[in-house]
Amino acid sequence: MNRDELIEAGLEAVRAACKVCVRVQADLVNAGTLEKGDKSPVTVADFASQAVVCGILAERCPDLVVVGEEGSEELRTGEHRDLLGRVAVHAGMPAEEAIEAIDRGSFDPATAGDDDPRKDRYWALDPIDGTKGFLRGEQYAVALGLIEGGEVVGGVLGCPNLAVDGQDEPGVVLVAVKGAGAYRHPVEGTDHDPHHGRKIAVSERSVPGVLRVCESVESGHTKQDAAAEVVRMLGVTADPVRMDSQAKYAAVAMGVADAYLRLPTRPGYVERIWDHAAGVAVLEEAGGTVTDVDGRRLDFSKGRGLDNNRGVIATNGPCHAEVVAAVGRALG
Ligand SMILES: Nc1ncnc2c1ncn2[C@@H]1O[C@H](COP(=O)(O)OS(=O)(=O)O)[C@@H](OP(=O)(O)O)[C@H]1O
Ligand SMILES: [Mg+2]
Ligand SMILES: [Mg+2]
Ligand SMILES: [Mg+2]
Repeated sequence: MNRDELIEAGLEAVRAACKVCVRVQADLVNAGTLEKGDKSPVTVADFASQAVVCGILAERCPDLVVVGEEGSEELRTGEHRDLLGRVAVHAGMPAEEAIEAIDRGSFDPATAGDDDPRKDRYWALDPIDGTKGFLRGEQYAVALGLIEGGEVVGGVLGCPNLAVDGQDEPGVVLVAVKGAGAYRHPVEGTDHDPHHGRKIAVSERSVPGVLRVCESVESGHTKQDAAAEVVRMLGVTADPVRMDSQAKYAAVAMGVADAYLRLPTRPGYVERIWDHAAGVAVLEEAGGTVTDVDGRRLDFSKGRGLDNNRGVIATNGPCHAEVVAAVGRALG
């Protein structure tokens, strides 16, 4: 299968998973459990989303394996029968099938043998990125990246709660194939041709003082005080806008933000490839630039983690060098 065909399958899979997530999130709101900090409903959605994406990809492109965030270990123990049952209902498949689909996501390129052909091309999947945002009823993303020869060559980024100009209802799926641009599609829809959407592009802002910067809601995921210093150095008066998940990449890719800062909170934290692959694909094809805090390209060839990088800086491009320099000064 060529890249276009793979991304077409990916769009179908991410759309199906987004619909599952929307339903679970609506149930949470109705049940009033959102604020209780109860992680189990989120777990249901994470597992169901991974089962749906992996199930569709197994049918459409059986040769490709998936590097997914979730695994079925927890579901296979007897004490979680109830959880497994709910996952199966939401995924719309028998329990055994859901487990099998989820475990298609357990591939680890770093431990596969040198001559294992599955290492050449695989998916990176975050079935729900921004689980905390999902719990709060705010932003989250279903993120699927395509990696070939250790490089991101395409991606699908579903953001069911992201408001989009000119659209009455929130929700968008951004799609990119390397070299062919980035497009936005509605979450609903049956035409999965990646190029049939509306072309998206980053902003052209380069004057530092007017940059619109975004960052994680969770202070454990990014050094918010350092980011506040960065925007001050750039001459921006507003603090960074906080937003959960890879919806931040989407905001920069669609030109409604200019930079996304993810500054390491502690030495040694290794970013996961599924937290960035889809976002990087979409943003780069929309004209943007992504590096780590030291200005290095993200290295997706190391397995499940971005072992050679620390933090992430994603921008529209024109402001990148200036933002990287300010981050360097703020981190000391
Ligand atoms: N210490 C640390 N540093 C950086 N990143 C971390 C850290 N711990 C977790 N994670 C990952 O953050 C992912 C969520 O991304 P965001 O911070 O953008 O969203 S949110 O504010 O948590 O909603 C989140 O992805 P999900 O688990 O899919 O939600 C984690 O993989
Ligand atoms: Mg994530
Ligand atoms: Mg996740
Ligand atoms: Mg997680």
